[in-house]
Amino acid sequence: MAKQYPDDSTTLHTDAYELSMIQTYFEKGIQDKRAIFEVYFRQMPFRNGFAVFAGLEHIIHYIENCHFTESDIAYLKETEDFSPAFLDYLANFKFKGTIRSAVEGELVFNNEPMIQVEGPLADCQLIETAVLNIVNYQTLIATKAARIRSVAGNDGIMEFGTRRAQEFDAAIWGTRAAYIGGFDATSNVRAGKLFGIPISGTHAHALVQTYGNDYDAFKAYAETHRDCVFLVDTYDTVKSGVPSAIRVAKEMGDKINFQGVRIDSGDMAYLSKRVRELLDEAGFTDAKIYASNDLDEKTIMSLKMQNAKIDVWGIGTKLITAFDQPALGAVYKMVSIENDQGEMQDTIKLSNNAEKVSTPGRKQVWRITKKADGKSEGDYIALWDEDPRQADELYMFHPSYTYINKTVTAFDARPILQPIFDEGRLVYQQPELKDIRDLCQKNQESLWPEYKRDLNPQKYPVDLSQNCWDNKMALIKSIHDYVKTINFNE
Ligand SMILES: Nc1ncnc2c1ncn2[C@@H]1O[C@H](COP(=O)(O)OP(=O)(O)OP(=O)(O)O)[C@@H](O)[C@H]1O
Ligand SMILES: O=P(O)(O)OC[C@H]1O[C@H](OP(=O)(O)OP(=O)(O)O)[C@H](O)[C@@H]1O
Ligand SMILES: O=C(O)c1cccnc1
Repeated sequence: MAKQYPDDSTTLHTDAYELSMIQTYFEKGIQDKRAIFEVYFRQMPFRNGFAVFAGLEHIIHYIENCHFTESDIAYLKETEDFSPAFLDYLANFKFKGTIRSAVEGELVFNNEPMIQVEGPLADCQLIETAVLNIVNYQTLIATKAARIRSVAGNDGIMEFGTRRAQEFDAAIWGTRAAYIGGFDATSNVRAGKLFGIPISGTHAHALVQTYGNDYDAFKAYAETHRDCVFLVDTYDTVKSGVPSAIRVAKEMGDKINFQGVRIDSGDMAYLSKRVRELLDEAGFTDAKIYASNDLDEKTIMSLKMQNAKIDVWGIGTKLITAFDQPALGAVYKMVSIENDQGEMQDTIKLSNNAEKVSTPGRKQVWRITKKADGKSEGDYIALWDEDPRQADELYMFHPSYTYINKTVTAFDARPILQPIFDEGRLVYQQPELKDIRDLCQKNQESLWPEYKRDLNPQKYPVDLSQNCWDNKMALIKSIHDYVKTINFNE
C-alpha cells in the first residue's frame, strides 16, 4: 500500500509539469527572473453576452497558504523526480508574486485578462493549475446563475445542487458562485455556515413516505416547524397533495407560517395553474408555488411563456454541474519575461488557429462607458503604461476586423484589474458576499439589453489599443522572420 500522508496543504494541487519546469528554472538559476502571466478565456460560456467573474476568495485562501509542508516535501522526495537541492528550495518557498484581478461579481468577456500574475518565474508558474481550476469552475457557475436570474426576473431562485455536484468542493464553491450570480439561497447548510449565504429548503418525498399519506406527514411537519412548504407530488398533486396541505394549513392557522407548496414532477405548467386555483379557492392567495425538477433557464423561460403559476424555483443539477457547458476553458499564458539584460521582453504564443494566438505584454482592461448614460461602449485592452483616462477621445477598433471601428468621446474608463497581492502580501480586502452579489447586479445595469439577452446576444466589443495591437503585430512578424531563418540541416 502507498505511504499515507496527511492532507495538510494544497500547494501540490498543481500539475506535475509545473514542478518539472520549476526544477529546470531552479537548476539553471533563472527561477527569479521576472515574468508576467495573464488568465483569460476564449469563448463566452453558454454563448452568454457576458460572464460573471468568481473565484477570487478561494484564490486568496490558496495563495495565502502557498508553501510546502514537511509532508509535501517528503512525498516529492519519494517520487525520486526531484533533486535534493531543489527540494530544499521548495521547503523554503513562499509565494512572492503580485496578483491583479477582476473583483468577484465583475463582468468579464472573452479574450481579455481577468487575472494577471507578475513576479519570480517559479512563483508564477507554480500557481497556474490551481488558479485555473478555481476560476474556470466558479466563473462558469456564476455565469450560469446570472442566466437563470435573468429569466427568473424577481422570482425566488434557490440552489439545490449539492447532491448532484461534482463532489464536496464543487457544491460549496459552486453555491457561493451561484449566490454571486444572483441566487437567493442555498440548501447547503455548510455553505450557509461558511459564507453566510441564506439557507432555505422544503422537505423530501421521504417524509410523506414515512407517514404513508400526505395529510399525516404535513401535519407532523407543521407541528414541528413554523415555516412550512409542503411537497405535494408524492402520490397525486391535485387529488391528495394540495388538499392535504390546505387542510393542515387551515387546522394549524396562525400556529404556522404556511409559505406554500412544492411541485417536483409532472407537467408543471398545467399543475401549477391547477394548484394556484385550489390554493386561491381555499383563501391562501399568498401561498407560493415552488417548483423543482431538472430546471434551467430554458425550462424556466418555457414555463413562463406557458403562464405557469410558479413563484419560486429550486435548481440543482443543471446549475451546479454547468450541464450544457461543463468547462470555461480559461488559460494562463506568459505575456512578458525578463531577458538576459534584465529588461522585460513581451512574448507571444503563435498558432495556426488565430483564436489561440496570445496577446503579448502586460495589460490593463478598461471598461469604457459613456458619461451621458453610464452604458458600456466596450472594453479597451491597453498596455500597462497607457491610460485612456488622459484622452479626450478613444479610437476603438475590432482586433481582427479592424474596419469595424468607432471613436468614443465623453467617456469614463474604469480599470478592471485591481491589486490583490503585492509581492506576496495581501493588499485587498474582500467585500461582504452580499455586496459582491449586489455589485454583480449593478454591473449588469451598465450593459445594453442587446448584450444581456439569453439567446444570441450581440457580441460585446473587446478591443485592443493601437499600441497593444501594434505590439502584437510586431511580435508576430519578428517570430515569423525568426522562423524563416531556422535551418537545422546546416
Ligand atoms: N410544461 C412544461 N414545459 C416545459 N418543460 C416542462 C414542463 N413541465 C415539466 N417540464 C420539465 O420537463 C422535464 C420532465 O422530466 P421528467 O419526465 O423526468 O419529469 P417527471 O417524469 O415529471 O418527474 P420525475 O421523473 O422526476 O418523477 C423536467 O425537466 C421538467 O422541469
Ligand atoms: O432536479 P434538480 O434541479 O437537480 O434539483 C434537485 C432535485 O433534488 C431533489 O430530487 P431527489 O434527489 O429527491 O430526486 P428526484 O429527481 O427523484 O426528485 C429535488 O426534489 C429536486 O428534484
Ligand atoms: O429543500 C428542498 O426542497 C430541496 C433541497 C435539495 C434538493 N432538492 C430539494
